[in-house]
Amino acid sequence: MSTTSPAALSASGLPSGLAGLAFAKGHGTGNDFVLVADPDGLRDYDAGEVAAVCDRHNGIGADGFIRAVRSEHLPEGQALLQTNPDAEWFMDYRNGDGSVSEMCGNGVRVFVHFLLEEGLAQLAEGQALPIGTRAGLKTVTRTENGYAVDMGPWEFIFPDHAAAKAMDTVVDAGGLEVPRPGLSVSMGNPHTVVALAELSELAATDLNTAPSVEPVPEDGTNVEFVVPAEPLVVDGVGQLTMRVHERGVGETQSCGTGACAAAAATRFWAGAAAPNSWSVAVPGGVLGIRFLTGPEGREHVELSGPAVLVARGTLL
Ligand SMILES: N[C@@H](CCC[C@H](N)C(=O)O)C(=O)O
Repeated sequence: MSTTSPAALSASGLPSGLAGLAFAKGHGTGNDFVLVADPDGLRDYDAGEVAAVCDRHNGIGADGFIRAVRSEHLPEGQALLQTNPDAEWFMDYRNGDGSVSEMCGNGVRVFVHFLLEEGLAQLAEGQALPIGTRAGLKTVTRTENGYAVDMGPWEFIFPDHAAAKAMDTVVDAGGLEVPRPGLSVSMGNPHTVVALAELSELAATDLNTAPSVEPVPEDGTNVEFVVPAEPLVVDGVGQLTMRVHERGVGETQSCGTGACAAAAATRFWAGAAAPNSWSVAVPGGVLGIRFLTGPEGREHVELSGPAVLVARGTLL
């Protein structure tokens, strides 16, 4: 006999502790989020609560859940404040299944938009706001059409694979005729990128179940399938089409960190002549990627794209 009692539910069927919770719903290129403001860090949400809210049939429905909390109220935020005293706000990010993720590139743009719309921060076009995340500080600049995020440096997860130019990671998914080589890249969160030759192969790839990846990075992985355009570069900009299976979610319409990883991997494969600017078409829109030199002299990735709020509400 079980000794744990099931969570009490309200009449809505959601955990009763969530009744009355004010939320907003937003998205960045179709990657959608439920956002809640908790400036004073009064209320954390457990995995069951997050999964219930993100459930597309019985909840609000979302790929991710974002809590806006002042950095001083989280241990990870307090650590960041030591070196970045201006990072007032922290993006506490959960995947739709309730698991914690280090970072979300679409999410951080929507997060800043949410802060502005809630009156929790001010940002004129061209100005930047430092945001704390579990993958470190991300600086978000308001642009004419949305937001540009300095995502920091990217890294190979298995540097020895990359050094040998060997494709030692093998990825398989339904719909692929044979398993494919992949390259695992960290954007603070883990990604494995697979290049396909044809858009028809991309369309035929079954992402209803998680692709198998071997070796799988220690913390699991998001998986991106990309088709480089032919010609690859148009007006100095590399062109990719991408679908993604997100860790802790499933297939989503877009993934910002995934688009960064996809551009980094394709640029690595393309060699010295590859451009620094990329356009990544995802089912939910188009994201822009640039490789720039960061203030400390390392290569950084900049992600740009829109951020939209579509609704506000209260859980019953
Ligand atoms: N959609 C996000 C990434 C969200 C986290 C991811 N599922 C993970 O577990 O790492 C993005 O836009 O970057």
